[in-house]
Amino acid sequence: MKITIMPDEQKFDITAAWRIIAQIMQKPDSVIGLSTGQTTGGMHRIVSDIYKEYPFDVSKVTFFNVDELTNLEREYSGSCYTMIYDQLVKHLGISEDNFIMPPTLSDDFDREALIFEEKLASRGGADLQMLGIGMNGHIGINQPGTPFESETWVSPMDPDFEARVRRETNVPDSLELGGLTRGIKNIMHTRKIVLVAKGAHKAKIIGQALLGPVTTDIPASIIQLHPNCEVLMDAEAAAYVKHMVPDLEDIS
Ligand SMILES: N[C@@H]1[C@@H](O)[C@H](O)[C@@H](COP(=O)(O)O)O[C@@H]1O
Repeated sequence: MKITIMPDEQKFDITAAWRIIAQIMQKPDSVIGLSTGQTTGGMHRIVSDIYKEYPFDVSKVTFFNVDELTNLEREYSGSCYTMIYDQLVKHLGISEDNFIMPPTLSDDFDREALIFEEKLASRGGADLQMLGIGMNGHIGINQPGTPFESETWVSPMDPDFEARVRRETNVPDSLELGGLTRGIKNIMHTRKIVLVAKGAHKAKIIGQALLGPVTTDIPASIIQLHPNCEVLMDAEAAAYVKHMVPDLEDIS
C-alpha cells in the first residue's frame, strides 16, 4: 500500500485530481469509479478546471459512482448522479452512454444492481476507484458488519448520513431511503483503489482502517489486502497514522 500525505487541503485536491487525469491519459478508455461527499467535490472541480484550460481526450472514458441513493428523484441536488454530473461529467462533455449510474427510482433494485454491474463488466470492469471513507469506516454505503463477499446491493444507511441527506433534500421520514452500493467484493475487484480522506475528523477512523485488524467492523480495513492501493490524505487526516507510525513512508 502506498501512503501519500499532502500538507494542506488544496494540495490534496490537486493531487487527487491528477490521479483521475493520469488514469485517463495512461488508458483513454478507462472505467473510473468516483465517490460523492465533502472529500471529493474539490478534486472533481479541479479536474473540470484543468480540462477547460488544457483539454485532453475524454471521448472513451467511462465514469460511474460507487453508490447511489434510492427512492429520491435523480434530479435532487443530493443524488449522486446530480452531484457527479454537476461537478465533473457535464464539464467534460461525457456522453450519457459513458456515465453509468443505477437509477434512483425502480421497483426492482436487485435487478438494477445486476444491470449496473453488467454494464461495468461489458467495458472490461473498473480500472480505478476513487474511494471515500465514512466516519464509521464505511466504503460506498457498506456499513460496519457488511460481509466482505457482499456484491452490489441496497444497503441500509448510516443514521448520521441518512439524517444529513434528509436535511439537505427535505425527504420526509415516511419515505424509506436506501443506498445502492457496489459491494465490498466488487470494490476490491477494481484494478486500482485510491482511498481519499481529508480533515481532522477522519484521522481516527483512517488510522484504525490502515493500522488495525482487517475486520468487517471497519469495512475500509479490507483495502489493506488490495494489491494496488494508494491512501491519499491531507496532513490533518493523516495525524493519527503519523502519531502511531512516526517514520511513515510507505506501508506495504
Ligand atoms: N456514500 C458516500 C460515500 O461514498 C462517501 O465516501 C462518504 C464520505 O463522505 P464525506 O467525504 O462527505 O465524509 O459519504 C457517503 O457515505
